[in-house]
Amino acid sequence: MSRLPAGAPIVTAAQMRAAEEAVFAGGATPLALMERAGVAVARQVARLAAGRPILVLAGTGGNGGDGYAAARLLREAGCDVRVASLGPPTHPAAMTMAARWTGPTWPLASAASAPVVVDALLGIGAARPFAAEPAAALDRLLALADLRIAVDLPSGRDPGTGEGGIQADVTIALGALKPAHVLGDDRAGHVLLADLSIPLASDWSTLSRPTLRPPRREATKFTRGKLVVVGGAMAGAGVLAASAALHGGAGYVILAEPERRDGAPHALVRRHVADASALATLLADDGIGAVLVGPGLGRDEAAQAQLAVVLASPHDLVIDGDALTLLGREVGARIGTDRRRVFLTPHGGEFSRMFTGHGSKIAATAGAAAASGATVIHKGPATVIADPSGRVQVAADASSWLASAGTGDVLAGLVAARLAAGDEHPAETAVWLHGRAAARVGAGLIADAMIPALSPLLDRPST
Ligand SMILES: NC(=O)C1=CN([C@@H]2O[C@H](COP(=O)(O)OP(=O)(O)OC[C@H]3O[C@@H](n4cnc5c(N)ncnc54)[C@H](O)[C@@H]3O)[C@@H](O)[C@H]2O)[C@H](O)CC1
Ligand SMILES: [K+]
Repeated sequence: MSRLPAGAPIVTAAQMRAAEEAVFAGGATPLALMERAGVAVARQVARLAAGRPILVLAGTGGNGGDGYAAARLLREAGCDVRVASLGPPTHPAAMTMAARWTGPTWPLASAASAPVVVDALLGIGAARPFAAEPAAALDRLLALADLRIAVDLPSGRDPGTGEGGIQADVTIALGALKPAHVLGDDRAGHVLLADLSIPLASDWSTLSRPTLRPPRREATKFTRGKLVVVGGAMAGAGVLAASAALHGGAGYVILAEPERRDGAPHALVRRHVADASALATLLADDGIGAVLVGPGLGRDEAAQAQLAVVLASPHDLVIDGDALTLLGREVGARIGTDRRRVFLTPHGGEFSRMFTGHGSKIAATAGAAAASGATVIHKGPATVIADPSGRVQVAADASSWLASAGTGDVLAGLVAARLAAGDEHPAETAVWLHGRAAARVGAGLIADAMIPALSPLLDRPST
């Protein structure tokens, strides 16, 4: 997935249509808006085609209208352009745009391909799969192209979920990003956002760059964030999480472990906690800023008992890994969000053990946050962060090398560090740091290598 613009609104197809209606109510005509779309598409296509012949595939609705408008503008600019038409337009503005196109036009089935194919068949109005004949023609035309540029959405892609659709190399999102630009597989290719000056309000956006500040002059190691990481059977997971927390800005990190263990990093304060009552004693400390439970915890009786002690404590919590599975469907009832802030960091499997999500990953995660009262960080190729107020941020451009053991422990440690340190948006900052650290490590990433990559990001937040 491409580097998407930070903090850009994400709207549903229904919100996009409502925003367009508001623009029409303000006096703009549908034809004028379509012309703006055509201008934006033509500008990008001309740049990307770099003189190569262009074939525009035009559908019957608004998306096709954008295609006819772009074809005319490209031709006026001197490009070699042909149109392959799915049929006569039915959308009123598209009819006008088709009439204004006077260049060569072929039926889709008999058109020859071109090095650059612009897919303007279906946008947010895709209603059903293509019939067999256009589907075969489309396959043939796309297979012969060197560059496939989708207008608004790859045709056939569900705008709400990002499922299906043709494979594009570049997608020009019109007016705003839709869920299909940030969710699903990489069939949208490199996503470019074309601003059509349509005012939009949305609770959903791509992840914003966080504000990172150095510790205050008067800070102490405790005021910078005192964090307890509850370790378990798998020692490495706790160490990874605690190390990430130290490098992610926490001032004092205690790793509570069921066995006496030693080793780096030596800045880590290791406490032997033989049983649940020893953990309860450790947690009876008002100075603790946050507790992380879950990485490497295990799912046995001892783990259950540790989790119960953590939940009985008054502290802000980050709950990850095995602890999420132990909570399952009871998560909302047990975590006590009426008296503290709670952050859940599930991957897809853990999410479905806790919540019966409906709709897209964004909608399901927003629903889970509202139902549980926690901020839910739903990990995956697109990480969706939803807080209980309905605010959602999506990080969709993380390295696919993050699909590797231990990277979740690093993220959980980072969320916990930011929470303990009083960051107003611990989840967003942590996900951003995690993604940038992965990008710095690059190909072949292992979770351990992310840890030294974190500290430079705190120092130079713009890199
Ligand atoms: N976002 C903006 O600001 C602007 C977007 N524009 C473009 O308009 C489309 C939405 O137009 P709409 O007519 O509502 O939908 P579509 O063109 O995506 O498709 C509807 C069209 O296609 C037919 N159809 C549906 N499914 C199929 C199918 N499987 N096979 C064949 N035909 C199908 C349906 O019957 C309709 O005729 C948006 O995405 C933008 O590209 C505007 O230009 C204004 C600015
Ligand atoms: K399209």
